[in-house]
Amino acid sequence: MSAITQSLRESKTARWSALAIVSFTMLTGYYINYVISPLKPMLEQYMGWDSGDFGFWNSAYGWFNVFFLMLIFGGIILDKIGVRFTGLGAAITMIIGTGLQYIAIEGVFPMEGMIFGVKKQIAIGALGFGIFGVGVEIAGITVSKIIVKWFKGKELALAMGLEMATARMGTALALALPLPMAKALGTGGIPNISAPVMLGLALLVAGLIAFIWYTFMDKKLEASEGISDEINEEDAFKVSDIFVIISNKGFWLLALLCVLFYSGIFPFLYYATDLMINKYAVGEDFAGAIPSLLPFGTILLTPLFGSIYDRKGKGATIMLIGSIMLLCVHALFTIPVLNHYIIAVALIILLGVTFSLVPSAMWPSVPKIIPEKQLGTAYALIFWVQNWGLMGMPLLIGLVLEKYCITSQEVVDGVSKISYDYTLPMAIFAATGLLAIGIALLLKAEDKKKGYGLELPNIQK
Ligand SMILES: N[C@@H](Cc1c[nH]cn1)C(=O)NCC(=O)O
Repeated sequence: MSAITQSLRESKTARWSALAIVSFTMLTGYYINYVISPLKPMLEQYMGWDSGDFGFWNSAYGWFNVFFLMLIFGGIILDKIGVRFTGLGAAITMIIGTGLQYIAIEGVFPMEGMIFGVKKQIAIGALGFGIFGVGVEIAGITVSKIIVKWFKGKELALAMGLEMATARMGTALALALPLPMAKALGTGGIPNISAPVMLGLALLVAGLIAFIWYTFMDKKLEASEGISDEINEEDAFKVSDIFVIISNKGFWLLALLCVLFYSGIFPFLYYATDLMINKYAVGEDFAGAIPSLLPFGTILLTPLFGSIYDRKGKGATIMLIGSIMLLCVHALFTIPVLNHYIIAVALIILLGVTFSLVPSAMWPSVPKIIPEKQLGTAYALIFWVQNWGLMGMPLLIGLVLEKYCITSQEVVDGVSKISYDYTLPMAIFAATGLLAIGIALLLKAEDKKKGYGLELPNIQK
């Protein structure tokens, strides 16, 4: 008779350590995600970019995920081959993509001229950001699956909240650091715009090393549960499972809520520093510090709300409240007379609460709707839907700014300065909140009908 061994997930030290390691890898990715956001005014002044170029570069994030279905392939690979192979591949992809972005911004080779009608620098950098987008998204679904693997039936929402909180430290760093860093490392009054990207490359390499470390823990976990590297026939993911997932109404409501909610947050962050400068007249050096309060707020609140969901339930209600708050905050950003920077600070803090509420309930709700063997693909499909918004929204806002919102354009000492009115872009962001409320209400009703248990606690007594 074989001895009954305890799963490694029963060890608190092991599962929280595993969480810390993979969360660090995500932090490094989230830094690169926003590293050029605070640099928008500098890129316009010193590299001749316009808002269209900036929107094009940021929209590239979703190109390969959306059109080449890279995220969905990533999810299938994740369910078929496992977290170790997929996570390593994702970490390496992030490094390759960021390498290309660095080459473009640093101008490692001459960047004059056009490629398919797009400035060469923008085309190469956007290609890099697109490749990075594949890596970071697949890393995201891999880490979600890793967390379910270690925390199912335990502190699942708290663990997911802590992972997001850690990752958002990367976002906060990316919003607050690049502008002063580029200025401090510049020479002769010319900022060093590529330095913050180089820092990100170094961080990504550290993230890859951390993930390699995690693969050893993952092997130990499987050994402790008597699982070999082979996925057994019965449990194996089948491509036909995709049809099972997409015929589930609850899945679609969650995916739609995801794309609407996140379209009001992540693309907003790309423009938030510029909004602070143009609407609230905040100086360039501090403009990134205000939006960086948003991820800082989520660092405490996402785990807190996650823990409430774990113990008390009310996941669907939490998502509804978050959606209502998203609408209110963006609507207040829209009002032209509310242009004191204190109001901007207060709204960003409120947006931080919103940005903690919805994710803390959304991601731990997926395993309540979809079985574990299909989870990688389900997360991938949700992120795929989300990527349409992450791709389309920056492009839309960039074009709207360029076409309808320029209020003045001047050249001082050979440096061009463009000013924008952000009323219309903020109204577009507010619309995402309004639509999200409708979907959150439908999800709540569907949960009642189908009994997914979104209002029930995650911890099984
Ligand atoms: N799509 C992922 C990862 C991501 C981060 N920034 C842009 N995409 C995601 O949404 N993860 C959940 C989260 O709340 O960060």
